[in-house]
Amino acid sequence: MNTKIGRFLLALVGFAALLLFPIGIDNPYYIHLLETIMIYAILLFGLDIVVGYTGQVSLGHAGLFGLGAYTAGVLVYKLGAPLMVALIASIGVTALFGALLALPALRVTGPYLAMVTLAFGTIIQILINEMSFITEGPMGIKLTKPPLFGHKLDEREFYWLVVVMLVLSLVVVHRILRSHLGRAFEALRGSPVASDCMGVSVYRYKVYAFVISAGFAGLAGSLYAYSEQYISPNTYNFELTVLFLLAVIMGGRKSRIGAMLGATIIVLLPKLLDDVELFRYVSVALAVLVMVVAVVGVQMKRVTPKQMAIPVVGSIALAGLSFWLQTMTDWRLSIFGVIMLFVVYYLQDGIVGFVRNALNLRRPKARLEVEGAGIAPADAVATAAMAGGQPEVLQASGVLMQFGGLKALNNVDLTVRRGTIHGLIGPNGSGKSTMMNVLTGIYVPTAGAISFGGRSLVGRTSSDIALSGIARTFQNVQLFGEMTAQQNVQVGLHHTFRSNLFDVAVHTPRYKRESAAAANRALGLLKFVGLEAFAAEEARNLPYGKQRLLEIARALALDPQLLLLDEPAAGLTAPDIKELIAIIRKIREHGVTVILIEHHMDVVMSMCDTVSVLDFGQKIAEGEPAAVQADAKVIEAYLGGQEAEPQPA
Ligand SMILES: Nc1ncnc2c1ncn2[C@@H]1O[C@H](COP(=O)(O)OP(=O)(O)OP(=O)(O)O)[C@@H](O)[C@H]1O
Repeated sequence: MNTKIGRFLLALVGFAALLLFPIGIDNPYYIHLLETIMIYAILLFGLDIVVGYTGQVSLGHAGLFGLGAYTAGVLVYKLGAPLMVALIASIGVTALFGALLALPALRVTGPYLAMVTLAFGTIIQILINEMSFITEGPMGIKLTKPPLFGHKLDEREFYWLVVVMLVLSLVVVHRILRSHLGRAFEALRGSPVASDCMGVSVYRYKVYAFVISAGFAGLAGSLYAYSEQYISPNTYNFELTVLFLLAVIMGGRKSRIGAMLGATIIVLLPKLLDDVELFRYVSVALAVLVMVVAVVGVQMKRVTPKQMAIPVVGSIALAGLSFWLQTMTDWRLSIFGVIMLFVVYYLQDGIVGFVRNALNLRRPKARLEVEGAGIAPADAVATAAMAGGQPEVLQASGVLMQFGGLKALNNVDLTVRRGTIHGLIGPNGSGKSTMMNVLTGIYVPTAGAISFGGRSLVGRTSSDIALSGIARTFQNVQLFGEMTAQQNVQVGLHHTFRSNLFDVAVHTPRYKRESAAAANRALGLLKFVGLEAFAAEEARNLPYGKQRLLEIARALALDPQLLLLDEPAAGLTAPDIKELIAIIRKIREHGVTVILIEHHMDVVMSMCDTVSVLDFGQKIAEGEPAAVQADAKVIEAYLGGQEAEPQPA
């Protein structure tokens, strides 16, 4: 609580300092510089959603920024639109184009996405240039500072308007990212497959992320148009888009302070690079600083001389270069490139991440979400209702899954009775995981029918299937590593939210209620699997056995009818396995049906009601554990493969 008040006071001081700046420093140049930094920061808040949270690349944001600037510019120039109309229209139009930009992100990732988004930005720039009947082409558009409520804003008043917009954007983006929407974005980065299987549609949330991000770019663009009082197409070029990306990475992704720091750097950096004298001073100072850090670091044995060699040589080379160069203009992009390389190599978490690591500070989000921490329910697992009413929860018949010539599943029938634990065993490569993937919509079967609760599963998306009541864990743990244990479970509780963007931005009573309930329920589910002590720990830092339990808690958050556990005991110690068995039994007591894939025969034999055995994609036996264990075909299958004969319970 104290840190919360502390941070609030710090924010208040920052806000007051920003407001007072133009009174203290009555120099229009510096006021304009700070105004530009704030406008860029608004854009970077949005870009960070896409880059930092969902983990996508966008080189199209300079284009979106230009689109926002031109929407405002054209509306004012051609129609004399008032300020608020121009701002809202810019946000709307840009958000629409954000959806367009999201389309390629649904199909490609990494360098391909970078190329497509770059093309998008370039096309927007070309269109602005060519459509001179609207945009006045290369001539650009001149604007004046806008009137607000009948009063024409002067330089200083417009600056204050930008301060207010910055603070509003900061609050809104912060709330979005702390909400179920932000968790959905972050989950996409952590594991798209797991997101989908938690009912968080990767498609939908990628589009949302781009749309919201673009909205901020639009707002920033329109403010920029008024701020500069002149817009022309060549501002929104490749250099600017690279600078935006550099700012997010250098400042530190997933951090609002990082965005503001990044904005400051990219506004000041070109100024620095315009003035060769200043650049010489700064590069010499940097070289000295790097050398001092290297010497101290090596003496304190925190780094090796080898690790520091490149930064030291690099910074000395930069200082040398600064004296050799007469003018910087031609070198700007190369220097940005070198900085980008440096950041990617040495500052992967950006400046904010570096400082946090150095000072051993935890990310604010790594703390426990306290809204609901008071009274974790002892038993947060929902009791599965008898949906459909049939005694069979799942019926699969004639399932064929073919990968090229390989039939990973060959004409498999599977009937799972409600409220039972159904074991699925077989040697390595026999098709068990493939069956899980078919049941959860990750693979569409080549042939066959699968019905769950009376509805067919074939052809439905993973998130749709998850929401209809099938939850799963993964053979190779698929947690959202950078999120805390509690947040991982909260992603599973995404389906409990009805709040929309407005609820999140304004913190309506509905959102507060849902958010507190989810935080509380997540703690309850963690308690159910014995992980409440790890609630605030990032998932990637948990021991392997705990990670498997966390996956179960997250899956239970979906309130499933059917829970698919893919080798939950793999890698667990004997006491952990005992705990796991108790947990699975408790899950069954809640009426949840379990399909259990497991190589530990003692686990399978001690708890399963029915066991099905797969071999080379075919079901070779089915029945009660003891009967299956004695089956000659099963023994043959296991002895024929690499595995040992199933051990008696
Ligand atoms: N996407 C895919 N493309 C091609 N082949 C695949 C694919 N997924 C699975 N297979 C193949 O299907 C077969 C069955 O694999 P699956 O992972 O389902 O086996 P499993 O019984 O779960 O084995 P394990 O116990 O090792 O996890 C294997 O031969 C595997 O190589």
